Amino acid sequence: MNQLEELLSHLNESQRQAVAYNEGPSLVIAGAGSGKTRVLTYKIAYLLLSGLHPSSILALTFTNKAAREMKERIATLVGRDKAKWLWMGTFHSIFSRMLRAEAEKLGFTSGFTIYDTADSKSLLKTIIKELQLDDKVYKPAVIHGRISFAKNNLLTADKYQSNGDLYKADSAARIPRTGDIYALYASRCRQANAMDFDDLLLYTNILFRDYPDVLNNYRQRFAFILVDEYQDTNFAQHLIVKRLAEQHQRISVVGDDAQSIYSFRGANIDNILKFKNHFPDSKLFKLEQNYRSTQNIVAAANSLIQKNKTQIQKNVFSENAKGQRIQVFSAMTDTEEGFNIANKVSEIHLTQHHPFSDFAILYRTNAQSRIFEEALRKRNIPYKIYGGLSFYQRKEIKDVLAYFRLVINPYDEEALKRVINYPARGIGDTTVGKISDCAHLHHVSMWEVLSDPLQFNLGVNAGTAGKLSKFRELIFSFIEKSPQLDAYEMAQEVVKGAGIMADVSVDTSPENLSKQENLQELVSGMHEFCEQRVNEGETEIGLVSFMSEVSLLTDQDNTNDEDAEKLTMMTIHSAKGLEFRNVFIVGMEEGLFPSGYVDSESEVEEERRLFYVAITRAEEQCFISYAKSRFRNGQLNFQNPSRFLGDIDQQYLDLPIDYKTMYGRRQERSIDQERELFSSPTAYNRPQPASTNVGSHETNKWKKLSNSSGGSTTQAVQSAGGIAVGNTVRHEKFGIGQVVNIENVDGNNKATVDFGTNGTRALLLKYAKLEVINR
Ligand SMILES: Nc1ncnc2c1ncn2[C@@H]1O[C@H](COP(=O)(O)OP(=O)(O)OP(=O)(O)O)[C@@H](O)[C@H]1O
Ligand SMILES: [Mg+2]
Repeated sequence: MNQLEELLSHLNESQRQAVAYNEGPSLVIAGAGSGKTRVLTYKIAYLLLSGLHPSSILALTFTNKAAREMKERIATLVGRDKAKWLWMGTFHSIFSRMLRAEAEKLGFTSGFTIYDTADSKSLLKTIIKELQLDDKVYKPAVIHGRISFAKNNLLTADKYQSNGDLYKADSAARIPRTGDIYALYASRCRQANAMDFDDLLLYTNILFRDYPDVLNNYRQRFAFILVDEYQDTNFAQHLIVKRLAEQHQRISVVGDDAQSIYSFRGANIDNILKFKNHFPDSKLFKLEQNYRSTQNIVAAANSLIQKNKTQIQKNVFSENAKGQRIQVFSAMTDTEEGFNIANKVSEIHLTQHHPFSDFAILYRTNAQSRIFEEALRKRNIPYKIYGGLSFYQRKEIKDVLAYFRLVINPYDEEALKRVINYPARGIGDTTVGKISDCAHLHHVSMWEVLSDPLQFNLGVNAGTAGKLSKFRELIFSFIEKSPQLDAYEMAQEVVKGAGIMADVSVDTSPENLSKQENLQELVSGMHEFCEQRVNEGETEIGLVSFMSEVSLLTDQDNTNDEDAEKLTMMTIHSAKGLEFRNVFIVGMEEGLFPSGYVDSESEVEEERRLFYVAITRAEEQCFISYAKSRFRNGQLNFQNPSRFLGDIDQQYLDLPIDYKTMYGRRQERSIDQERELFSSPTAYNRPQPASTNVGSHETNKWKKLSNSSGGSTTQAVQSAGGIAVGNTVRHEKFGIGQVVNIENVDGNNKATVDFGTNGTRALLLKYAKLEVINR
């Protein structure tokens, strides 16, 4: 067997065909766990073994982590030397590299800063204030979203302002000045020599559009282009790929329409559905066998995704073990949910001897992690969290990074504002305001004003002028040293020279101790960075190369620790493409999952796809859990289990008793029966007293009773049968609610109870069997 045959022998027949077809464009559309990423990985190995040079292969992944893993895998297949030279990474990392090389063409310098979301929002806040707009109407996060959407659709500020439809949409949303904010934001970024995340894609497109020679250069360089998770590319990304590949047509993309979960960020599922329109000669491959999960998990996920109207029909099957049903946990409160999960993890760890690294807890929103952290800590289960507040987002780290940014690019306004008075050196807000106003008046950066305060007639007293000049000299001294020092040496220089270490060492409060540790961690991390790069044969180990990596870390890449023996916690969005032996999907409740913000059918379908992604991460065992009450934004909320639970064929689930009695049977009843039952308090209350006649006669009687026009007498009362207005009560079917009214109707006490998302119900106390849980 030659090398290529040996390689292909690790694949099934459809995968083999997809890997070996490299004569033209190809598209793999297939369900979760069917080996799409494996096909890409093997295709790269195949191309390398066929003689293609690694530096002529461009492979785009969704996260840096995915790129690292793929590179590792390829290294084991064809050798580390070859894998090393591949162009492999996220769109943002690959194209920022390219933009640095070509920055001057676009009016930037190669040391441009990449603004993260916090920088962008801070700048927007300043602009909104400057324009004297109300930041409760012009919310920085909303405006940021609008600008981001525009950029991902390649609408520059000029185009945005002249687009009538956008203006109308903004006016309808009562934010008609969005275009003006966008224009000012774009010019400020330019002045600061900074690009935000979306700019990296926008400017790459502008570069390719305006500089055909540059485009041609890269077209020749990348002889083969591969993209994973193509269903989540946006228009800007799609166009970059199309421009690079349209001449030689050597492109291979893989994706799954059922896993498209980023439309809120402008991802367009049409990119995959209409791939053939852009590459008419493309060949379509389908993979059907799932290698990841048990039969039960695959069948459950299939039955769920069937409920979406818009989807490409796929036949996905598994030949793995049948596996257990998906166990569903019900908890009274979110705290109890945490305990349930921690207990189950412990149980499996002890009885089945799975290491903790085989477990993942997946949730809809980052805020849900806290409850699980507490429960896991109590059980001594080690864990790591992806996303959330990462190491690089901590205050003390961001302060040091702001100095680094200034050293590389002193025009960086957000960095300058952050550290001009940190550590405190007596430069107050008024002075900073003066510098900023002056800079904007003269259309220059704050650094230029700072460099020549006399020319710009800043109007500060001699004392302040002296402090400003000291700060300028400090930054200058770093800039001067920078070319001679590596990133590690520079870090030591800055942390000491700027007085940051001294500032966090003034006392030994736990807070300051933790800051010191973090700073040391950063410095030693930079030491490691330099060593690793040298070992890899890289000569670029300065601050610039360190910062170009750090500024591209995305939420999905951030983990507080890489230790292998830990349970993983992450949002479902971050879990895309990954797999775990045991998966817990938590917070399966209406208002949380699907999120309370969705209302259109297409948004519900996106949330359902997200649930599909979650289930299909599991290899052996999958668990789903919901809580009936939960603290959110400081408020106790009551909610129903998610409607999506009802979308899974029940033969694949192990449902808790309360779900079956309260919600499960509902699926089997018609609307009319349901209505009838709602009118009859007795029908739900079992066991029924022998004397109660649950017939139509009884039901009609109740209808009559509840209808006050029927000549009955109604009298308001504050309490009855041990229950009072304001009490929190539990009902067998409707869950937990609050008593809002009690009245006596023809001698029968009737309570009106607000069951949150389960609605407000009027219940006869003698039948309803309400249990008081809080007076
Ligand atoms: N032919 C095969 N033989 C053995 N294992 C396979 C084969 N194909 C895929 N696998 C394994 O199945 C798992 C799922 O494969 P992979 O991650 O490539 O699927 P995917 O289609 O990319 O999934 P997702 O849609 O979740 O991204 C991996 O562990 C992979 O190694
Ligand atoms: Mg994959």
